[in-house]
Amino acid sequence: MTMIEVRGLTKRYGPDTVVDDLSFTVEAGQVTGFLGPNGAGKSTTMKVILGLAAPTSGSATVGGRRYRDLPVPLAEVGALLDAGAVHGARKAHDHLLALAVSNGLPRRRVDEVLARTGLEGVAGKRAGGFSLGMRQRLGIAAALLGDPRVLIFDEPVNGLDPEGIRWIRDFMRSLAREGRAVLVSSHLMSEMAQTADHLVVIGRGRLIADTGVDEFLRDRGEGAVLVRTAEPAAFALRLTASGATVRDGVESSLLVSGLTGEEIGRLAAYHGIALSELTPQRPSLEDAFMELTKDSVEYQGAAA
Ligand SMILES: Nc1ncnc2c1ncn2[C@@H]1O[C@H](COP(=O)(O)OP(=O)(O)OP(=O)(O)O)[C@@H](O)[C@H]1O
Repeated sequence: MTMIEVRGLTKRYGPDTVVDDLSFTVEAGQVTGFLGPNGAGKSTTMKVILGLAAPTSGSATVGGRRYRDLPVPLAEVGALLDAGAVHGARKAHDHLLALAVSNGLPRRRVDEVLARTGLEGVAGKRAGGFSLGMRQRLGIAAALLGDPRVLIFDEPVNGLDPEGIRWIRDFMRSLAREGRAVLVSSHLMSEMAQTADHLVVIGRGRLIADTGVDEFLRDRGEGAVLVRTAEPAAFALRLTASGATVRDGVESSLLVSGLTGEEIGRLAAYHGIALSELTPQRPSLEDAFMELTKDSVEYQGAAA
């Protein structure tokens, strides 16, 4: 089910077109990674979805309605944009209670979201003394107050330690498993490979790719297979004769393209050649992303 729909969205600041005729959807039950180099327009797009910036043209809707038309916004969409935005002198519990009361949400939600984010033990402590990881949790607790079906996180793992990153990753996955739509921006492609089901990639405010994570890697994979054998030269001849392209890899391994791992294995068995390794090479998401966005990055470099 489509929960967020961005259609023909353009946002200009003075002469700068920051978001340029952008269209994509965010579906329920999935984590959608929103990727792009710095300045690509991710935060601006999220702000428009959340009614914090007005579109120059086009639209962004949550559950079919513009943010400002939602009767109880926090019950539809929760967001974590900037974890530093919590008033430092306020206690975690009081911060959440103030939000709940001012938004007409039941008070019991405060304890529920504190428990869900593992903050019960520090509910009475002032947020000013929280570590970045705890502030992120508090921000996520606030986003969950209205039990929304849609969640938006802007660079939630920025600056976190590995444990904090893992916690956020698992948390986003659990939110998606509950059927919620999760949109998360990041410039950490490797992180998205482990977290997202779907990717929306933008550069210079324009859509570059809108695809499943697996599909994204498969389409951009070279399909090369790393092969190790005690007889590399002899096997290379057999491979070439079977139509494969063979390059030298590290430590006298072979990088073979044009045949699948299974075909290579069968060919080796047929010729009685023992293999000590047969590993399909997948490009990292990082590599695929750099390749995909290099034009928009170069453009920005030239403009600067
Ligand atoms: N209020 C504003 N007024 C003028 N320009 C703005 C405003 N907000 C953002 N911009 C510009 O719009 C461009 C896109 O910014 P945005 O923050 O949306 O990108 P981003 O993809 O989130 O990048 P980052 O990962 O660096 O946060 C940038 O060049 C930024 O300077």
